[in-house]
Amino acid sequence: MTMQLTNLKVVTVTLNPALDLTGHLQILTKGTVNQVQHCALEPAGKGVNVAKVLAELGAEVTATGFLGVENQTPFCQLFERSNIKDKFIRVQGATRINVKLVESSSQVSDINFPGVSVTAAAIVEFETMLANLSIDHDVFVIAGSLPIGVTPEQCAKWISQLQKAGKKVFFDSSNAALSAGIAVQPWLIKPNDEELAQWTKDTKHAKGESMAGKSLVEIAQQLASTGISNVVVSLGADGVMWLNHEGWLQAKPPQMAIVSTVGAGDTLVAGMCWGQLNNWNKKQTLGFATALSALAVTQVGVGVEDINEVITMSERITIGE
Ligand SMILES: Nc1ncnc2c1ncn2[C@@H]1O[C@H](COP(=O)(O)OP(=O)(O)O)[C@@H](O)[C@H]1O
Ligand SMILES: O=P(O)(O)OC[C@H]1O[C@](O)(COP(=O)(O)O)[C@@H](O)[C@@H]1O
Repeated sequence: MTMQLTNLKVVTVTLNPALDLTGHLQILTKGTVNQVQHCALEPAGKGVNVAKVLAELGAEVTATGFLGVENQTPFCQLFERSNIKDKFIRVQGATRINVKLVESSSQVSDINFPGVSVTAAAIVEFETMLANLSIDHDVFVIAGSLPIGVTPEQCAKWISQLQKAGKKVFFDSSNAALSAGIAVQPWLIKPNDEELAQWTKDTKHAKGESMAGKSLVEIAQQLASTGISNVVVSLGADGVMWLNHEGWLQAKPPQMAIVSTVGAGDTLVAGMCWGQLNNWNKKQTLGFATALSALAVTQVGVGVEDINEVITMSERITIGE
């Protein structure tokens, strides 16, 4: 754990958390019986993962969203253990279990389930919670997919309200939620290359203009021109590209021994957020966040195993414009 250099307070929002069931097996063969060699079941979901990493770095973290009452114990234990303030709205039913099958080649197959059903009453409760948290918190990380009952437009409205209240919103989602969120200009977005390509396809349909053949750089530039202050594109083993008012910065990690890539994106978001909470400059933030996420692929689940390792890894990240 390290010391945070500002007193900025962060909230992570996980509208659709998950228990991640990770199974390691030699090769996954569709349509046959596959034997898992070892497995782990961990409380997760994008915002929960970001909260865990931030808390382990030393941030004061509050987590909210919707949590099923039937299987909440592992989440409650995590919040207790990691000193994360639990402001989740409880809903009927069980939080989804997402299955991650990791082959010995390190290829991961993700099977992500839809999640709990959120009622209109729970949404009202959540909106009250968000309004209360926005009184004395500065940075909001909204991450992950939407559960049944929450629309992309509602999610976009929450981003918009927080931004209007002067909060910095980090937004990491996909598909329709990403498109709706992009339209209201969060302070930072972190699509991966696939999500960005998908957004490109969606906007082509929505606006009737062709983005076909555009490079990731051009697409990111177009996003920045709509008023998104920070466009961070994650590129797996190829690292990260970050566009803001200072221009482009790119980071490339060294080759890592991969155990599981699940959670690497969330760890990158946490690292970017930690840079903001410490008021670091762009290079320091990107170097640290890339190192943190590169180390995340060497473990199952997220978390900061050794801060000294992160600092040493930061020195091995190649940064360029
Ligand atoms: N194989 C890898 N080797 C080193 N770093 C990696 C690897 N895969 C991911 N990372 C790091 O984690 C970040 C997020 O991973 P990525 O797969 O792009 O995101 P997502 O999980 O959202 O799809 C990357 O930008 C990179 O810094
Ligand atoms: O909310 P979504 O988009 O369904 O994704 C949820 C899944 O993503 C994760 O948060 C991991 O995300 P990343 O690999 O992108 O960091 C898992 O813990 C979880 O099962």
